[in-house]
Amino acid sequence: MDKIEHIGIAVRDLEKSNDLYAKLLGKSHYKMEEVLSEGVRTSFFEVGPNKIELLEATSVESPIAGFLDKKGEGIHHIAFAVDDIVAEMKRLESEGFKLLNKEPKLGADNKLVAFVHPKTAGGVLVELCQERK
Ligand SMILES: CC[C@@H](C(=O)O)C(=O)SCCNC(=O)CCNC(=O)[C@H](O)C(C)(C)COP(=O)(O)OP(=O)(O)OC[C@H]1O[C@@H](n2cnc3c(N)ncnc32)[C@H](O)[C@@H]1OP(=O)(O)O
Ligand SMILES: [Co+2]
Repeated sequence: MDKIEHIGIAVRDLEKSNDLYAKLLGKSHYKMEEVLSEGVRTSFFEVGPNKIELLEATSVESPIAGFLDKKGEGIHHIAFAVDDIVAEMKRLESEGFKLLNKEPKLGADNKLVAFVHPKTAGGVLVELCQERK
């Protein structure tokens, strides 16, 4: 795995959180995007070589809605940049990690993504992210 690509943070109200994180980081978000397949609206902030991804649920079935209900707002996942997501998924599976999707899926920011179950990754939901070629 390469660098941390982004840290995903679950929020209840994206506009309010955009204002909060703009004050915290001293800069505005640079883009917003809806990802229908995940039931989320996102916004992105650049922090050096990494990003903060704010995530608001757009449906009750969204993983973010379930997380907010159980845990409230806060860090939801850590995403690592990888060069070859399929190879990395195979490697992690062979190491005993449980992948939450069989194949990479389309995420935000023109990336292919896959998730590792937090129960097999020390209580942390891990996302793999590959730039689409
Ligand atoms: C914007 C697109 C994309 C990107 O491009 O960056 C994204 O980031 S999308 C982000 C949202 N999508 C996802 O999170 C997809 C993967 N997530 C899932 O499949 C599910 O959320 C889950 C991780 C399998 C959990 O779902 P489920 O089993 O239905 O929920 P439970 O509440 O029953 O949780 C079971 C168990 O796991 C613990 N848990 C749940 N979420 C997290 C988390 N984010 N971090 C750490 N632990 C988590 C939860 O507490 C339960 O534990 P116990 O209570 O001890 O059983
Ligand atoms: Co993410």
